[in-house]
Amino acid sequence: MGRYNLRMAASLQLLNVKAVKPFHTVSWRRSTPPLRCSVAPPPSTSHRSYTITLLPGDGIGPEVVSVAKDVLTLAGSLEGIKYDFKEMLIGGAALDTAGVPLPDETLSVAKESDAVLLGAIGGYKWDQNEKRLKPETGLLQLRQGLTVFANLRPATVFPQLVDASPLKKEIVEGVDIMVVRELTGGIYFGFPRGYGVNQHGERIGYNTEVYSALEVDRIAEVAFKIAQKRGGKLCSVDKANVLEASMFWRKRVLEKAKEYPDVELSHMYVDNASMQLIRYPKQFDTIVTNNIFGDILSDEASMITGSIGMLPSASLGNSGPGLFEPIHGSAPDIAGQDKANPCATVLSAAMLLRYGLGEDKAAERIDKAVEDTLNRGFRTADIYSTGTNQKLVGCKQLGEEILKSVESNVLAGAV
Ligand SMILES: NC(=O)c1ccc[n+]([C@@H]2O[C@H](COP(=O)([O-])OP(=O)(O)OC[C@H]3O[C@@H](n4cnc5c(N)ncnc54)[C@H](O)[C@@H]3O)[C@@H](O)[C@H]2O)c1
Ligand SMILES: CC(C)[C@H](C(=O)O)[C@@H](O)C(=O)O
Ligand SMILES: [Mg+2]
Repeated sequence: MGRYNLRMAASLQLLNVKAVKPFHTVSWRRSTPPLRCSVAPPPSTSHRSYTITLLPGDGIGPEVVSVAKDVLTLAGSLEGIKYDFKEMLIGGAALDTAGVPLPDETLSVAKESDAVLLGAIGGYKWDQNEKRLKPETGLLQLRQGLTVFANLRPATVFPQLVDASPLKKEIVEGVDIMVVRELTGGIYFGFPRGYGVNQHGERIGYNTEVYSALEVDRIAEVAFKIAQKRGGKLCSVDKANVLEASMFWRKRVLEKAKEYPDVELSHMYVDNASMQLIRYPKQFDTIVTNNIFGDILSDEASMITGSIGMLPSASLGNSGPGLFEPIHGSAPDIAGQDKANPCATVLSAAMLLRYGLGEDKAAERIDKAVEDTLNRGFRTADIYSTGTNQKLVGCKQLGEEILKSVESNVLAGAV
């Protein structure tokens, strides 16, 4: 049995433990143990070393990754962790240098590493490129190349940020939703796709939403296991009133549900779900959905938490390294201006430690430091409220404050 198998066995054992969390009272950071996919062994020695592939990408990507790297380094060093960072090209940066959005070398280095931390890709400069040469294509190739089919996007409201949301305090307070997005299938990858001419001689563009039984079964399994460890409620979001691919999805989810009688399963059409997320988000615990609905609903859910700059993600597969990235994009409108909120990437680094490396203590140091920084009133513009005692800072300074919190939490013995 390889190192990875040992790791999986351990985590599956954990997942079989019945829910320990009272509904909506414990944050995802402490309560959600999804599958672990790192090839690294569980931490056992006092000095551990990991290879991390850093993919800063485009726009604000390099700004937020730089902050996250420093935080990862400090929190890790306090737990006896060393890193070998390998910075590689992806997206527009790779197109400009290597002529492709995902150079072979980037993928092979990523595959060989223990975990991958990505900033963001894309930008106006490459928007008119043909599909093959779009930055976004590089990201899709990376996700597919790493077979990270389960994308965990936690929308957790920090109590300090209830006023940052455009929604009313009573609606957002205590929201703790885990969106489990299928990441390597569906309309993003389905065939046939392309351009052509229809029977009326009109030019058309088309894509295909397609899911195999294996693809639905494995994402449903991850979602049921996560729901089991959270509030015990799983809502599968689809469009089964119209789409065959969704009807099939629902059938397979219902089949999988038989293995998880302790999880309360519900189904919701995506149009209703997008409305319910705003009307009464606290009704949701764990959501499982396809690639495109998950993309859209997670951006929507981010605004419950105050800003898209707050939402991290972990993309995991059954083997190999996990991919950790904020859910936001390269934000070309604020790139290069030191305005980006680095929290989503910093919290993605915490997910990397927890779910990619099994380094829970170092992960907790980061989570606590972000909370502490918010407690001390520091805010980037996207989460800043005027007429308060909050201190408006840029990306770099927020990063420095997070670093201070990592350090002071140690001095205070808070971890
Ligand atoms: N995973 C990724 O790399 C990813 C995700 C989404 C979009 N994109 C790409 O990013 C580019 C821009 O796309 P978009 O504008 O639709 O989405 P976006 O997420 O980049 O930006 C949407 C809005 O949110 C703001 N924003 C995003 N992240 C922020 C942060 N950390 N702090 C403060 N504000 C933030 C932006 O300023 C912008 O106003 C496109 O090329 C798109 O394809 C990449
Ligand atoms: C850039 C794009 C390919 C990507 C997606 O659609 O998955 C982005 O929107 C995301 O949410 O990570
Ligand atoms: Mg998106």
